[in-house]
Amino acid sequence: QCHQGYQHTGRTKMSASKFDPKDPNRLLLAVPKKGRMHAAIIDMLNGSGFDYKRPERLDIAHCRDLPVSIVFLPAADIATYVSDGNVDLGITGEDIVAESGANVNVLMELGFGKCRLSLQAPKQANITDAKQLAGKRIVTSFPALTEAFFKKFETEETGKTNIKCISGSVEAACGLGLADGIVDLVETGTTMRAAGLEEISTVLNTQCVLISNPQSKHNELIEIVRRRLAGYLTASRFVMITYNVHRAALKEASLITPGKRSPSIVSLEDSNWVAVNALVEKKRAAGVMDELERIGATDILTTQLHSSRMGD
Ligand SMILES: Nc1ncnc2c1ncn2[C@@H]1O[C@H](COP(=O)(O)OP(=O)(O)OP(=O)(O)O)[C@@H](O)[C@H]1O
Ligand SMILES: O=P(O)(O)OC[C@H]1O[C@H](OP(=O)(O)OP(=O)(O)O)[C@H](O)[C@@H]1O
Repeated sequence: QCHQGYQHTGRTKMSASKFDPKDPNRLLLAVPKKGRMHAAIIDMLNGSGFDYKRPERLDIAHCRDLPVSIVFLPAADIATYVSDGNVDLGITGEDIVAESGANVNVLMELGFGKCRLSLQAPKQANITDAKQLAGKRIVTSFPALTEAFFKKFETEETGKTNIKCISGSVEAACGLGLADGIVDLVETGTTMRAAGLEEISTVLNTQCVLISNPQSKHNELIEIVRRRLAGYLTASRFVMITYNVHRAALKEASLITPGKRSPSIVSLEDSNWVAVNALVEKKRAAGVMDELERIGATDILTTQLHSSRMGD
């Protein structure tokens, strides 16, 4: 792993910006340059309105609307870059933060990149408890977390667990006779099952997080970035529902769509009717529409939100 400071070249050609790309005081935000989290993070940055263009083959892009530069780095190194102060902010997995032991502030869970780090063993070994693997051979890409996990099960009798670190294809280790168990990430479980393994215990649940260097001098900008991302994430979780309802059913309607704080109610020409606007969680929207129809609401529409600022 490379832990050296990031050299800000400022050589990138960009279109007009009110912020100087050569300014060494720009906030640096590190994001994975490829891999599983990359696409979701890029969608989030674009959806949050970060105005940047990554020049082909360059690993830095300067935002035009904020004194922020986005640095594209391997996901596994981001926590260390942030804790060492080479960059101010980073987006990576909680598993990577925990494994690196990095001293960073976790500012926000991002709700994607969800999976779990699990202890797995061959199905035919019939292992039912993690204790049974203490002192045995474990292969993983997460040696620090694995060591901490097994510490609590080790006794004089079991001795120290033999933990071997490899960088990929961990699931093949038991089949090759190299391990009695593995500690690896599981999302759908497809890889685990295909390798004839079963889950014995969860070591850590993980998702993408926004992290910051506790000593960064960019506190105000960090808060601007955090709020932009939070606004986008909230907007992508909710839809705006709009409908007309008879005043007699308004109380019931307000219980169905209480909104985040309260629904907005607008009078209509026909004084017996009102128009209602409220935020509804996307995953509940269809059910809410059914309920509103049932109480006689009409003209029920949902509208997608692009971004938001709603407070915490
Ligand atoms: N199903 C998954 N399997 C592995 N990692 C996942 C999964 N879902 C989310 N992640 C997150 O992605 C991180 C791995 O990303 P990373 O970019 O290092 O590797 P990758 O996606 O396997 O890509 P590559 O192997 O090409 O580098 C994990 O540490 C975890 O936080
Ligand atoms: O539960 P699933 O949905 O099958 O996903 C989990 C698998 O994905 C990752 O491997 P990846 O494909 O990134 O390759 P790697 O073995 O090189 O890390 C991880 O290490 C698991 O093996």
